[in-house]
Amino acid sequence: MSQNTTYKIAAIPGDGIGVDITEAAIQVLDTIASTNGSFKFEYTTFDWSSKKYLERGWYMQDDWEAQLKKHDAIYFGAVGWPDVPDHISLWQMILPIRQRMNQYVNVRPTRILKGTHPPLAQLQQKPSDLDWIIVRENSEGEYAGQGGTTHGHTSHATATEVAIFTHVGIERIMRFAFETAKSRPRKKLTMVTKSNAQRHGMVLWDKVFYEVAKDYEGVVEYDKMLVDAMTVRMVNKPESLDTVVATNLHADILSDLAAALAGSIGIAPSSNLDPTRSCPSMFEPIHGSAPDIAGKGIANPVGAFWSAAEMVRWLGKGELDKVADQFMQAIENVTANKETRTRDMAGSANTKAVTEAVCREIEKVCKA
Ligand SMILES: NC(=O)c1ccc[n+]([C@@H]2O[C@H](COP(=O)([O-])OP(=O)(O)OC[C@H]3O[C@@H](n4cnc5c(N)ncnc54)[C@H](O)[C@@H]3O)[C@@H](O)[C@H]2O)c1
Ligand SMILES: O=C(O)C[C@@H](O)C(=O)O
Ligand SMILES: [K+]
Ligand SMILES: [Mn+2]
Repeated sequence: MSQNTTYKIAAIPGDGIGVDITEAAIQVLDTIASTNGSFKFEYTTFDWSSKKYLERGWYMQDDWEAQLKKHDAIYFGAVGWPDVPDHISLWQMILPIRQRMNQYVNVRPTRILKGTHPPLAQLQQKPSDLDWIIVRENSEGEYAGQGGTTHGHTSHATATEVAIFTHVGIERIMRFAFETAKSRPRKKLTMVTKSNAQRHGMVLWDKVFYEVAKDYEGVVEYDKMLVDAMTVRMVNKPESLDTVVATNLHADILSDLAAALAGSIGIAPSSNLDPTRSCPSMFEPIHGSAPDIAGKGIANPVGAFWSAAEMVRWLGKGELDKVADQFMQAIENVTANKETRTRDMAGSANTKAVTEAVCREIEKVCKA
């Protein structure tokens, strides 16, 4: 990496606490860049939101793809607001971005950060028992968008929601998951399915998994779980899991459960990746716009910061791993201290105080 590399970031704060946490993420990203000195960020902020949609009738301009492609990465807050049906907001912003930017992988790590209080006694005793990466299929499956409604206004209303599974789509996510498992110390992958009740798409899902597994025989240990039993295993035997691969919907649900087991939905990060790097990848906390706490300045920015750290790692292509690790260290130094935790983590600090504490820690950690 040359000195003074500039990374162009498309910032999309969106709705509710998405706005607060994006602002906080930009503040810490700028702090890490100026402290390090070898790179900087240049942002284009897009005012795409539900509020603007109600005023203008659109979420994103017609040329949104071209606009986003001018950037090295996308930083996203959250979309969705009670005034707009959730399927409209999701399908006019986040889902088209994931699909059209070829972000077919969504990586959702979970571990118990220092000082946090997981609800399970086992994890309170031994936090290291939960250290997972959920690899979410991010382009098809239950989120393919196929289906329709007829006779909508009658008692004969009929609606279909068709899940689409393609060999190509399954194979690429399975390969990514095996590579992720292989890169981790335990080299262990659990595939989640529902091929007992769903006898077509999920059966293909399993078949392709076992085909890809042949290339990792003796390298990655792997097993299969039905999704219902998986929820039980996550709670009762968290230490038995490491890397997990699941469909778009299953992984959406399991990652919220994982976040809760790790102490709060406000901590959990995600990376929507185009592994081919032909389009910008997108980084966002897994939580939504949280209308119940929006505008109060109390949202936990930790999931947003962790996502930002993963963005630094991705942009650096191996050359900023140390910086991303320092960023994570700074975040954990802050979660370790009750004074600088938000309410969802049994503290009383607000978003601003946590953000400033992380900036101070970044300066300390990077200069140490
Ligand atoms: N990727 C996204 O943009 C995304 C993700 C999830 C939900 N949504 C949308 O967000 C809206 C609200 O959805 P929801 O209520 O189901 O989920 P949510 O994640 O917004 O909120 C669920 C609960 O968790 C709390 N919470 C979430 N993030 C928090 C944080 N950072 N700090 C402290 N508390 C936090 C909220 O206050 C709420 O009680 C809906 O419109 C939904 O469609 C968008
Ligand atoms: O269903 C989705 O993908 C939206 C949201 O719940 C998420 O997890 O990003
Ligand atoms: K989000
Ligand atoms: Mn979700």
